[in-house]
Amino acid sequence: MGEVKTAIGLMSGTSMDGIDVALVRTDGETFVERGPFLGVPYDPAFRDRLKGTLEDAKAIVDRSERPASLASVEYELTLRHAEAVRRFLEVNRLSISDIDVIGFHGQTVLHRPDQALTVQIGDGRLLARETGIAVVYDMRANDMLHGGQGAPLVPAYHAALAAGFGERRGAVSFVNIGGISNLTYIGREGEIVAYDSGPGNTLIDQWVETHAGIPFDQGGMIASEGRVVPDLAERYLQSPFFTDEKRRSLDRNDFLPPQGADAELSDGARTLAYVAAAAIVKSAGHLPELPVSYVVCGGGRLNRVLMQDLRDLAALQGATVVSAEEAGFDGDAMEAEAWAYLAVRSLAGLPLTYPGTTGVREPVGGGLLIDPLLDIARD
Ligand SMILES: Nc1ncnc2c1ncn2[C@@H]1O[C@H](COP(=O)(O)OP(=O)(O)OP(=O)(O)O)[C@@H](O)[C@H]1O
Ligand SMILES: CC(=O)N[C@H]1[C@@H]2OC[C@@H](O2)[C@@H](O)[C@@H]1O[C@H](C)C(=O)O
Repeated sequence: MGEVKTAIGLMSGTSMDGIDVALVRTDGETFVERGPFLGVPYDPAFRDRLKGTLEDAKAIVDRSERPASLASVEYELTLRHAEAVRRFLEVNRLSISDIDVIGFHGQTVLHRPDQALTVQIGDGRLLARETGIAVVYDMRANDMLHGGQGAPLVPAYHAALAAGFGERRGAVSFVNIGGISNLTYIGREGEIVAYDSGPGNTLIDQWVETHAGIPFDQGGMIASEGRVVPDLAERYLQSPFFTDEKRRSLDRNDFLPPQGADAELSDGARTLAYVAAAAIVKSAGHLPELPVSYVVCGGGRLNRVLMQDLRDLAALQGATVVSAEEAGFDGDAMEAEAWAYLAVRSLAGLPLTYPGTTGVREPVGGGLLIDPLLDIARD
């Protein structure tokens, strides 16, 4: 076993709903001890500012550019992450000396894998100074430099969790249904295949926000009153994304929400929940073999309509669907835990991504390390 470190992972995902904070003790390999989790939601005003950065980010050509609102939002986002860490430490009666490293994702504001361009705002140096803890950040860039899609990165962590499953009857898949969904296949011999599997909650969120003024369809309540509009569903599911030879990673804006005329409120929510479920099963057709079970994490597992659709579609392939909690995990904490795990791998010089996960040419490491002591000494 390698050296066990205590790491905090920080994730602000595509849904832009808040900061997830999780603690993991790990050697970056098979030893994983999951610790506490804290979700710190954004207030609506900051969420709107964050969403505004997506428009401004479209002008970026070089990933170091911070046009228009980006510099000020990056600064505020980083301070909010520092505050989230302080609150997490306080609630869990921990001190900074208990933590070896923070894995900092930041906020993706632009992702164009075809141009090898991915931009996460979040200032690692400022976070290290504010918290007094070493920070590993910018973990996607090196993958892209080596021909990878820059996402998903969580699969290495899924594989570490699956190593604890023991004897299995077949392949298992982890599915993260966040703003976008992604899929990790772990074969019986531990082989990993992973990719983004399609739109997740973002389309649903955008739909109910525009037509009902609410940020998400809690529990799938709105969807439960509607019916699937087949033409609308097919419009999404016929996308070349699902049939192209190559698995591509997605930008939040790759799939756009329906127009108001496309459906009534509840039919739209129902259809988009179905699309999220069907996208996963359709994308699973590119796996080496169909999994016998899907373990679902991310906020989408709380949408009952989406989950029932996924269960029904998976059953047609003889597969079962369980929530992360049913498998013994925390479906809200998974991505933040993964960023903690990846930070420890980064410190140990271990690969973060593999040809089977991002299409990278060979297994590569990644991440930039800021040690607050060295950084302050240099100033
Ligand atoms: N109780 C709930 N009922 C239905 N949907 C929910 C519920 N809670 C959260 N969600 C959905 O989950 C989304 C957040 O999911 P999550 O935090 O997994 O996404 P993310 O991490 O931001 O995205 P990604 O994984 O793409 O980076 C919300 O935007 C909402 O659509
Ligand atoms: C560029 C980017 O931020 N991609 C996210 C997004 O959200 C879900 C899906 O698309 C996934 O591939 C990725 O995040 C997860 C945490 C990952 O890299 O594994």
